[in-house]
Amino acid sequence: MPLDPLPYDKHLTDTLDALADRGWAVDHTLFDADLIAALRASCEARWQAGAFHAAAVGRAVNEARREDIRSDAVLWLDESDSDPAVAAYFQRMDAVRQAVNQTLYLGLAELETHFATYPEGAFYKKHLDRFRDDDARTLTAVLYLNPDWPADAGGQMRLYLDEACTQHLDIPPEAGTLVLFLSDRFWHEVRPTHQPRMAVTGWFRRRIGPMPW
Ligand SMILES: O=C(O)CCC(=O)C(=O)O
Ligand SMILES: [Fe+2]
Repeated sequence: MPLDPLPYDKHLTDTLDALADRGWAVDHTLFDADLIAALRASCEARWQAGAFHAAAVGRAVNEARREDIRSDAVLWLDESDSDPAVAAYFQRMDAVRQAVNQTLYLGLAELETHFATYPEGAFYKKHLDRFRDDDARTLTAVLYLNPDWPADAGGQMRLYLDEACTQHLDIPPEAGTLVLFLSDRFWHEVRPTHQPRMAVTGWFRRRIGPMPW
């Protein structure tokens, strides 16, 4: 698949402005339909091959399977993936990382990412993405792979817009929608889905550790 250069147009500028102003943004233009379809095919093939495992909450010694909290299945990805669609995903996201660093100075260094599949009935209860014992996750980036998501299919991301969670936005997991938000600030959840739902979920991590001087 040819890799188009990142469409660094007015819309990305709007996305960066929104992130700077309010800490979250929803973008519909960074990932074109062909790339989304290829990512979905890759995700589906690996699901059929049984490559996913039940998702956990927490990390390291605090990692646990909690089906009362989340019931999705995940498959971690890395940049050396042989699928050109996955390689293109990492390339696009790296362009986002650089653009965000240039405008917001977040010092994003790397991306950790997985495919996520929510079977019918699955959900992920309200949470923050930053771990108690690891504050490197800085910007969450969720890209949806579901064409023609019906309005009554559930599965929306509910993004709480204030710390007290008095206001929220429900975002349908429609193919090509990319949701970006600051990982330590925005509570969110996945509403129970009434049909299988697929996403590529990524977290940009900042460099942690002593300063080099
Ligand atoms: O798939 C989504 O909409 C969000 C997933 C999520 O919140 C997570 O994996 O931490
Ligand atoms: Fe999350």
